[in-house]
Amino acid sequence: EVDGTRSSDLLAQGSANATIPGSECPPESSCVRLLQCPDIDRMSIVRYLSRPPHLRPPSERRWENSVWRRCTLMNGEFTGICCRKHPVTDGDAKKPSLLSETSYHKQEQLLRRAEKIAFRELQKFLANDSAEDDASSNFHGGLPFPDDVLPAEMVREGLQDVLTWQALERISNGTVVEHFQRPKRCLVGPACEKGHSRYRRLDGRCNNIEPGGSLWGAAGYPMERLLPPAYGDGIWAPRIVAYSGRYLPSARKLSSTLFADLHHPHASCNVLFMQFGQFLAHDFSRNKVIKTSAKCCTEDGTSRVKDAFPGCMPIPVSSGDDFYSQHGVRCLHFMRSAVAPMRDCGSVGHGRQMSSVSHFIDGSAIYGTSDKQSHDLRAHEGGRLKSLFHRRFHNELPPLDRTKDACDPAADVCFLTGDGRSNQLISLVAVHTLFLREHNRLARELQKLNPHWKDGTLFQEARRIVIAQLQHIVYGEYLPKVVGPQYASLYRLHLSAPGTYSEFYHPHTNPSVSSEFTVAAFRFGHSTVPSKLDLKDGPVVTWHTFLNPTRFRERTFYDDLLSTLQHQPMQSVDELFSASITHFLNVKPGKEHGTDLAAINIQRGRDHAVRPYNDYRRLGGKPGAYSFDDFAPDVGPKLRALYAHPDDVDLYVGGILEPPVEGGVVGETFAEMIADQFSKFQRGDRYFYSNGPDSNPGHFTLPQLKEIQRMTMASLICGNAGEPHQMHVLVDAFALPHDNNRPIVCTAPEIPRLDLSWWKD
Ligand code: HEM
Ligand SMILES: [Ca+2]
Repeated sequence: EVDGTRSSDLLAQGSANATIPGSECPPESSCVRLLQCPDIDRMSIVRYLSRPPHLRPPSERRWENSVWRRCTLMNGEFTGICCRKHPVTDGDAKKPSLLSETSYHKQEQLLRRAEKIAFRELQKFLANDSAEDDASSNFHGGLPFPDDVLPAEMVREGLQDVLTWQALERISNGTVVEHFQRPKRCLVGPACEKGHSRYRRLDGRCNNIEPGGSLWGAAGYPMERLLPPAYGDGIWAPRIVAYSGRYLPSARKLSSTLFADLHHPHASCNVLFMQFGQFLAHDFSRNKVIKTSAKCCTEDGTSRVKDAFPGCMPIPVSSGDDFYSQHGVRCLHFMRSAVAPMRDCGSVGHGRQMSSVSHFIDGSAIYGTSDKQSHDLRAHEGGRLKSLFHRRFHNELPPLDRTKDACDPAADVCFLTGDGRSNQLISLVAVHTLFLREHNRLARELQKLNPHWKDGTLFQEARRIVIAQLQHIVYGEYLPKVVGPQYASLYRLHLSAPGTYSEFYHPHTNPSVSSEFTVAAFRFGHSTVPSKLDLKDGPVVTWHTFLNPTRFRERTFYDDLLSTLQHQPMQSVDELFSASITHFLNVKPGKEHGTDLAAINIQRGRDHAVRPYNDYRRLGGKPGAYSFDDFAPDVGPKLRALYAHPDDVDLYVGGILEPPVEGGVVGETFAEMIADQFSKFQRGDRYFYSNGPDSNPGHFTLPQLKEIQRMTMASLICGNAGEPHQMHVLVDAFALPHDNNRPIVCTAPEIPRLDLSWWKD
């Protein structure tokens, strides 16, 4: 192993000699972090940085100042790169065409042959496919949830495309794939009305109306990449081989060796912070898997199914496993994420996973992502959403979901919301209930003020205010606690001043989530899940509440739970994970074990061919680990025993093991990736609540905006409490109580309330 001097890396944080004096950015470019420059070959920089400084090729050293012109951010504390403000549009097929080497006719022939091979491969599996309804069942495969948005044909087409690509590579001995263009199947976005729609669409389309941008961030649109994927075959084979050529360690082996279940409460954040994070995660991302009902492991879990469905990638469990061995389990189910059909001309020939919910922070977990879903959720009266309403209890809850297997068979009730995952955890149902109540509360108030408004207007106006409050809470209260003040300023994740419009919108910013962000960085939350919820009448083991929200029928349960969530500390982000999620995730009826979410996260990273941890450290301008000694002293030796080389460490593993940044809960690599993504959610959203009339066709008036900017999580909780005279709230609702954050009664004047009179026509 080579010992590099870590501090002298290019783009290193805080390094005094990182900038050449007088080298600030040329006109038409601005200084940004490397992750935010779409126009540059980030991978070549990362590759260069992966060599210790004295081994970097001199021929490439000249790039350091010409191609990658460095600049400083935050008074020299961080280094950035000069990036063109208006990037040259990508995908303009500047790649060399195959036509120069092979005739067009030959190219067509090869393609047709490859398509046939792929089709046969696929048929083989479809023939074995049971007629079982795929849109059901949390329990057959154990995971994940039914999905209603992306049609099965699209998934099949995506699968067929990658299989074709793989066949093409085989029959042309790998010479073709990189340059192959298939223009006849370009994915064409819908024509969007130029800027006139006052309300955002449910599916997220037409948020961007620039040419080629109408599908950015839309449900079903492929995820972006911070770095190119590390597919085993460059196309879709998962990343399973280590730097040394040997297999990477099993994801379960990593989870069981590195992660333990110990109590490590966070010093300042409460469980509501954890719970809000999951709710938010479900708003912006949902990995569509290829098939929900297929089985990858035998029923008894002792082995993998032979000739299983092509997306099966079960996780091997060793016979000496410290938990699963006692149940004889040697195989944990895992189905790969679906990939988008390759109709996107700009896309290269490799799998791109898709999100089946809109990527924007737009309340899609409340309202659904399709017209059909939203239609089913709406009351079609007074702009309200359907609900269960107990007048005596003053207890409004989401409507019941009667779909078979939507919850645990033991559950007496199960709720229907805009997102199929809402019954996962009892406290997640609470956050859904909160937003449902807020929507209906607003719709009722607006109706009183404007009796002439019809159902549709009331619905859309209430929705617009709910989304605005959600975004305001995310950027004002939640995110700064996740990434800490330094990364929040580095990525300019600020709010606009009260009563003033922001002009965050930047039409060249693609708001879509990246694979790396959804499969690794934002799953930091899994480490924050507590083993028990300290309910008023005694603690309950977390996994006992999975897919079973029955207790919501109790009169004061909702109020009591919200109080618990605020007073109980969440767990810290570290190598500790509750057994509720590493042993008992989605226990099937009659079984004494579930599955391991930490292992799934690692496996999901390999399924998406996310690159190893070190590459993302370098992308974030931090030195990579050249040796296992560069990791913390307690984890270095363990990692050495598991991985052959520091460049093999999975992103999720490396990221979760980093100590938290100052004032935040995650380590620097995840902080950088999360800050980057939320900056894109903000800059790439034309409808961002504080954007003014210059960009936002659904902007608020200045007095309305000022009202929304006063709102807090505490306001929402109090505005929707069952018993506001008895309910107490913390003004800083995501923080534990302390001297300056004492519980106060909801009716107290300190709790801001939304003055809707500004919405009177
Ligand atoms: C008890 C609490 C939780 C449970 C049981 C849970 C469970 C799950 C499951 C089963 C998946 C799908 C895994 C896969 O197949 O790849 C998932 C995905 C995810 N979770 Fe959690 N989760 C919890 C809390 C959280 C929290 C607190 C956060 C963030 C703060 C979070 C963020 C995510 C993200 C970003 C994904 C990826 C979503 C996607 O794109 O599909 N989760 N979680
Ligand atoms: Ca969304």
